[in-house]
Amino acid sequence: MTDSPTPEVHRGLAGVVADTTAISKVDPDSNSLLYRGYPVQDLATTQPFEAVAHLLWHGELPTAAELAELESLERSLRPMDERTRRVIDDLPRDAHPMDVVRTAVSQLGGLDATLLRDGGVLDPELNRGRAVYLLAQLPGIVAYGQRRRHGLDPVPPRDDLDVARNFLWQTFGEVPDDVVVDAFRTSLVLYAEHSFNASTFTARVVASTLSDVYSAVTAAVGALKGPLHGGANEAVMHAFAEIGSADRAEAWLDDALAAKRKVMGFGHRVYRHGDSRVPSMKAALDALVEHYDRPDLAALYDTLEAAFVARKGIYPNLDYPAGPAYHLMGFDTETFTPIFVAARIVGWTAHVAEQQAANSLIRPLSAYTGPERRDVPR
Ligand SMILES: CC(=O)SCCNC(=O)CCNC(=O)[C@H](O)C(C)(C)COP(=O)(O)OP(=O)(O)OC[C@H]1O[C@@H](n2cnc3c(N)ncnc32)[C@H](O)[C@@H]1OP(=O)(O)O
Ligand SMILES: O=C([O-])CC(=O)C(=O)O
Repeated sequence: MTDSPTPEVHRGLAGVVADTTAISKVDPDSNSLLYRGYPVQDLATTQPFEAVAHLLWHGELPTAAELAELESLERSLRPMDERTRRVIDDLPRDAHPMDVVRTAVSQLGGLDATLLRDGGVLDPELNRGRAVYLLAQLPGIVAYGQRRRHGLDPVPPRDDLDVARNFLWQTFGEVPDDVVVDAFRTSLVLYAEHSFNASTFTARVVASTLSDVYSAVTAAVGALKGPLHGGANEAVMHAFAEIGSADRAEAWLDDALAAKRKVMGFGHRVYRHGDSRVPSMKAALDALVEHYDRPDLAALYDTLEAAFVARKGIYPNLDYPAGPAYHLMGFDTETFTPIFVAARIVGWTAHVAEQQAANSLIRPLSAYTGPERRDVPR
């Protein structure tokens, strides 16, 4: 049996509208991204990450009391369970940090006994709590994922710091200058949500089977890892390391294009004239370049961008400025995509809740191209 023949095949689901969403609007024509109606650029420069999380989860920016309540709950949920640490420690020290994060999220699901309650998987109240729990847990997991690669113990969380500051504290054991914190917070807000991208869609597919939120997020982490999606921020920095300096960028690009290699950090399935988030992230990167006095990095960035746009007419996406920004902050290149996870957890959990609230099993058709019916040889 084949699926019914379909009149038209949409490879990669390109151009297909799979469902409605009220969480964010990506508009390639006006080159804009709205979170629940608010331009992301404005949120990135004015709002704490926690407020953006509340907005994406609940539809409105929090009142002062709601923000205080979320902050207090989130901070109380930060400490890592010893059993989670043991699962992480069982992985090889050089395991990719994305594998560490994926394994840890799966472990959190196994430890959540409320999933076993009658109706516990789909209970909206429990799922709201799980979203806050994942938001609270991920920075410590990502931070430890980097530290253990260097043979360092985890740094316990601090409950006097917001998410962005505590994330940096748990990674480096110190809170950097405000210019660094601001750039990092900006990146978290920009990475938090982007409609039906591959990882979010993955999470929705899993949720649509009435599976639990940890399973949806574990699968989403797997989808984000690939270099055509979140893994591109890591790949950008590998390319920068390969190129070395601005004067070598054009020759490197010629070789890459001649070999038909994709240049990571450029291009987008939806945006055709540049990613709406890039100007905000580039401004954050510029501030870091000045702070760390690294005009050489800025020159390499600008030269490669100008050369690629001139040759291909394809613009950078958010991963292009985010990669070098995280590098300047001191993150290992392999930690870049896990940071994306710790931000996108907000979008993923918002979409899982939206899917659960009006569920329809996600199961597209395929056009069969194998052999027609034939008899098994006897
Ligand atoms: C936060 C994010 O996840 S943003 C995305 C991060 N991913 C990357 O940066 C990876 C590099 N970029 C890409 O691979 C692509 O631009 C994608 C996958 C993001 C989107 O691509 P799609 O819409 O599927 O377009 P597709 O990959 O078919 O590209 C169309 C054409 O542009 C070319 N192209 C697109 N992006 C690039 C690139 N980064 N480098 C070189 N060529 C590119 C393709 O080779 C193709 O050319 P062709 O028609 O001559 O074969
Ligand atoms: O929307 C996409 O396809 C990829 C992307 O930019 C994101 O997930 O932030």
